[in-house]
Amino acid sequence: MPLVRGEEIAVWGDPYKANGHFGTDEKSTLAIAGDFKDIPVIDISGIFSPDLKDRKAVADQVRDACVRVGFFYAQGHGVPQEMIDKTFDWAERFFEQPFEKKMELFINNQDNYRGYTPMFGSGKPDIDGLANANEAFDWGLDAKLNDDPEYACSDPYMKGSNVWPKQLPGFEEHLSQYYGKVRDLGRVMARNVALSLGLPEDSFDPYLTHPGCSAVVAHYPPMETTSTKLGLDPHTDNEFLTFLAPGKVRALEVLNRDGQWISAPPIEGTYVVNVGDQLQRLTNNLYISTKHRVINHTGEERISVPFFFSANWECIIDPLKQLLETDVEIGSNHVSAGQMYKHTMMALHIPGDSNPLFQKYLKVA
Ligand SMILES: O=C(O)CCC(=O)C(=O)O
Ligand SMILES: [Fe+2]
Repeated sequence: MPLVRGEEIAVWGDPYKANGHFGTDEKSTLAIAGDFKDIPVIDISGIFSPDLKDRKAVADQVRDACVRVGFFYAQGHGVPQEMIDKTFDWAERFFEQPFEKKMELFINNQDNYRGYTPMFGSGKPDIDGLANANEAFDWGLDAKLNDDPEYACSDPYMKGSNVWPKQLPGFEEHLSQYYGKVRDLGRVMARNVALSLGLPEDSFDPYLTHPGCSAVVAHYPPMETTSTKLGLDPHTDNEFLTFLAPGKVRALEVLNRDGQWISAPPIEGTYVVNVGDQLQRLTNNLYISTKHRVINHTGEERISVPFFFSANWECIIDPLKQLLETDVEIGSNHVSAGQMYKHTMMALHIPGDSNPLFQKYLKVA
């Protein structure tokens, strides 16, 4: 059954517990999970090599990062810097628009959660009723961005198209190109992840024929250092892997097992890559989907561009049998990638429905 608005849903920031397996409360049983004080930097250029030895050399580092940290910086990713820079330029141009213009694309009016999230309009509200200190624009898989001729974009949870600002010609074209490029990278990286797990490199290919990826350009204004307001609440990402272009301003922090928030400042020319809940679950908690948050105390405006690389929406995200040592009971409440995504987005965007600041922009169905 498709989820309906208003249905009892998870609270953003809490892991989605529909089958009791997602999120950070159920950590890997490995003693080293969360044992880090800094985030490893990996030159991933070997993933593109025809030589297995090169691919394996990357995979060994990827495995260590994924079991211990859940995050790594990826150098040598192959996405042209110029393309990334242009994405940031478009983001700035989008956010410069008047509020009313941006609200024409209000994300809470789209059943598939595409479009504009206003400042303080997502996350868990503080006592002042305001939530995350960021504004964002979301886009992702739809019929136009689908590259699988066999797929009809018919997921029951995630139907619909992207919404684009018509007054910014070139925006859709560039963001669509960027989407295709990072999706390609995701597919190659997923092969390396399979190798890192000791599996045939094409093990995830059937999960990724029409991956339900989404991407975001986000604006995090600086907060007073005396303010406790977060840019983004602590959370884990929902998908398989996240490829974050972090921009130039330090604000991302990652939680280690000692409860310390470890800063993940931008490193030029790298993506911050992290394990999402899907990959944690597929690996039966061997790879960890680590909690992180955004807090901008730098005094500078910040743009960041996360790309959420997801399995096909209809895929049921259960542990891979090849990774289970014995016939482990994996529960009976199996959820699909599309269902997880819709659930997460509904929970994240509750303030857009409930805060009087935004309610007048809601279109009554
Ligand atoms: O902007 C960042 O540094 C991270 C954003 C993030 O964690 C997210 O959008 O899920
Ligand atoms: Fe995140």
